[in-house]
Amino acid sequence: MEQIRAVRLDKDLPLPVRAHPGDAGLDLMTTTDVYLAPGERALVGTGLAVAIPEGWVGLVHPRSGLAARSGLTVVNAPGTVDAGYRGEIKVCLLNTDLSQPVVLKRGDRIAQLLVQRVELPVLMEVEDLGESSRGAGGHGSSGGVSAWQAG
Ligand SMILES: O=c1ccn([C@H]2C[C@H](O)[C@@H](COP(=O)(O)OP(=O)(O)OP(=O)(O)O)O2)c(=O)[nH]1
Ligand SMILES: [Mg+2]
Repeated sequence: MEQIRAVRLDKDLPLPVRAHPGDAGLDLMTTTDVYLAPGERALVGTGLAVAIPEGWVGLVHPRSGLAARSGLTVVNAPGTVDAGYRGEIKVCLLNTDLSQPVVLKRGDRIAQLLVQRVELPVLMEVEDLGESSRGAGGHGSSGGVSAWQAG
């Protein structure tokens, strides 16, 4: 897909773009100044609405630089923007740092929107799922990491 219809709800902010050609994410901006105390979260507007077609999905991912530098993340990462959603894309930000606040200015790039194809299968109920080599093993069944053993 080459293009998605987009509306700037905040005409003083530019349309989100990719920082480099070929980047996966379009950088989303905050329309407001944001102050997040240690451990605090907030739902932040981006001033952007898009028309994602059926068979596609928008995914709101954190930005790694902000995550590494200040502990900023997206609570529900990746957030799901459904095909058919026409409202403002909002980002539920969380300051995971327990000692420093996160301070953002209007227009700062806070998260990134990936647009991907998605399959839309329906569930077909059965009584038996059949064999697989993993079976029901999960949650560390294949072996732990050293940090677990140290604890
Ligand atoms: O990070 C996000 C996640 C979702 N949304 C919008 C678009 C999405 O289509 C809608 C609903 O999201 P979701 O299905 O994750 O939330 P819900 O709690 O299940 O709400 P709903 O009952 O409206 O589906 O909210 C955002 O703007 N940002
Ligand atoms: Mg939902």
